[in-house]
Amino acid sequence: MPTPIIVAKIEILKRYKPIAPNTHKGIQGHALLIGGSYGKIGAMVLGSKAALKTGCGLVTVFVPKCGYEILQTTNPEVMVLTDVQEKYISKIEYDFTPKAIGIGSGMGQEIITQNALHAFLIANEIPLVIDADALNILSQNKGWISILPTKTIFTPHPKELERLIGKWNSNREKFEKTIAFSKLHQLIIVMKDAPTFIINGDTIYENTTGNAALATAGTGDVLTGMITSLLAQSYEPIDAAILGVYLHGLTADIALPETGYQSFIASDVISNIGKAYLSLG
Ligand SMILES: NC(=O)C1=CN([C@@H]2O[C@H](COP(=O)(O)OP(=O)(O)OC[C@H]3O[C@@H](n4cnc5c(N)ncnc54)[C@H](OP(=O)(O)O)[C@@H]3O)[C@@H](O)[C@H]2O)[C@@H](O)CC1
Ligand SMILES: Nc1ncnc2c1ncn2[C@@H]1O[C@H](COP(=O)(O)OP(=O)(O)O)[C@@H](O)[C@H]1O
Ligand SMILES: [Mg+2]
Repeated sequence: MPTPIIVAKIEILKRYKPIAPNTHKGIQGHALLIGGSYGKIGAMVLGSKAALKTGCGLVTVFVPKCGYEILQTTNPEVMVLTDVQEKYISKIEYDFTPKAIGIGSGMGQEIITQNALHAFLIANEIPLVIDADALNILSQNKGWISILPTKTIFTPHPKELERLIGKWNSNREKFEKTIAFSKLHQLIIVMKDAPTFIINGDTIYENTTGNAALATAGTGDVLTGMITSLLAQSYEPIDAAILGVYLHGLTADIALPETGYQSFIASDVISNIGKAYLSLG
């Protein structure tokens, strides 16, 4: 197994691009987040707010109709497009060209949603982050993985990873299988765990930020918004994954003295992204 590259501040500063004084929201990039279903619109509320707070200029969400008022009320900075269906996504349509797309958080796995994902993947050429139910749907339809743009970023937690690559009998086998999967499909795999590893073919990165405060609902949905935002800001996919995971963990390290482990929630990741950036200098 290759020795992991340790991702500490020095590795991040090689990749981090400070904001140009004369930038504008168009230059900062437009992220599209697709997902949500009845009862899980919160995943999109969290992801879209995280995307804005990570610095892209514009964020649009595509959600089932039941998400419209929720998003417009909770996140007035976010633009909202809705599916024709009330409770789940059935046909993904939008009339602009986003710089990056994140798909899957809270999306559910209805058959009609699976078909909508397939049609979307066939038509799409824009850099992608794939999370949660979009990963689960791909696990059940492995042939669709070959349609993805190269360097698409997958963000599985351990169970989602197992659904994709099958069971492993040792830590070593987990890495071997994930590396083989990454190479076969030319994907970047964010192996979310404690700590999180990022696999890019034979190269393994080990993140150094984060703590058990992150073991709470919605922190993965937030991470998807953050990485999609960085992709929309023209970071290379591997840099978006590395920087996104680092900043996400850093928010929990910064917040811990005030929140403790138990009271930290996904919204606290979002409210500490600013301090995480400031700590980069
Ligand atoms: N507010 C909202 O709208 C929210 C919406 N959400 C949305 O809900 C959808 C379902 O997502 P999900 O991850 O809860 O379900 P699923 O894929 O079945 O995984 C659970 C299984 O995985 C395992 N497991 C997980 N982590 C592990 C770890 N670190 N290490 C080891 N095992 C781990 C866990 O194990 P066990 O509990 O058995 O120990 C269990 O078996 C998805 O669309 C998501 O975006 C959520 O984000 C919540 C907030
Ligand atoms: N004990 C822990 N230490 C560090 N990070 C953790 C810990 N538990 C969870 N995390 C992080 O929290 C996030 C959880 O993601 P996920 O399971 O997809 O949550 P959700 O789907 O509820 O949003 C991942 O980034 C994971 O690495
Ligand atoms: Mg998740």
